[in-house]
Amino acid sequence: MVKVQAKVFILMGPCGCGKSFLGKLFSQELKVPFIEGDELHSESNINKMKSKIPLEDSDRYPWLQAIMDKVTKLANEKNSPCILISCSALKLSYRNFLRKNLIEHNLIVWFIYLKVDKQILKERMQKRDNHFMVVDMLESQFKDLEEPNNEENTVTIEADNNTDLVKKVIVENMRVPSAIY
Ligand SMILES: Nc1ncnc2c1ncn2[C@@H]1O[C@H](COP(=O)(O)OP(=O)(O)OP(=O)(O)O)[C@@H](O)[C@H]1O
Ligand SMILES: O=C(O)[C@H](O)[C@@H](O)[C@H](O)[C@H](O)CO
Repeated sequence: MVKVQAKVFILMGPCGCGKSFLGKLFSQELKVPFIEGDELHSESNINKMKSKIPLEDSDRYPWLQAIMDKVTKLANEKNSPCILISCSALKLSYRNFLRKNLIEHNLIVWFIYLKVDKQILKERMQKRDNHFMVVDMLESQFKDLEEPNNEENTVTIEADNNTDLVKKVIVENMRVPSAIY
């Protein structure tokens, strides 16, 4: 159980949508901790993705648990009112797993779905050097993606040209009980 009721903002969506880029940027700008979800994948998950084999539920649940463990540890250590996380959270069941567990730990969770057109993602990924996730994996990400629809504390943002709104959602909800978009 976390002592201070922190807000956890999960930047979600398929590969290339900007989870890491925006997470790092806002972590610096807002001076709040950021957890890079990709750093918590097991070596076997990374090797699978490198080999162009999409992850399955059995690969992702231990990873979601690792993210959970990290965020609860950080919330206790840092006493921060806000923590940012990058995590694809492609399926509703993954988001519900995170929701249930984070709430049980006295944390308030927000999902921000960074919705980006597939063609733009393709172009971004083609430009990206030295990343384990290659463009061929994009289709499988979309196959697994269940876009949020009417989920609690969840916002969808057309993120390719609307990054200010992503920041606004975080800033406005960092300390207040709730806001409506
Ligand atoms: N809003 C944006 N406008 C323009 N370029 C962006 C934007 N967001 C991210 N990018 C660029 O797109 C690329 C992919 O972004 P990023 O690595 O953050 O995606 P990601 O969702 O974390 O993907 P992955 O999970 O595959 O690591 C990066 O090169 C980044 O600089
Ligand atoms: O759920 C998944 O399939 C993974 O988390 C991926 O989304 C990658 O980690 C990420 O996008 C790397 O590029």
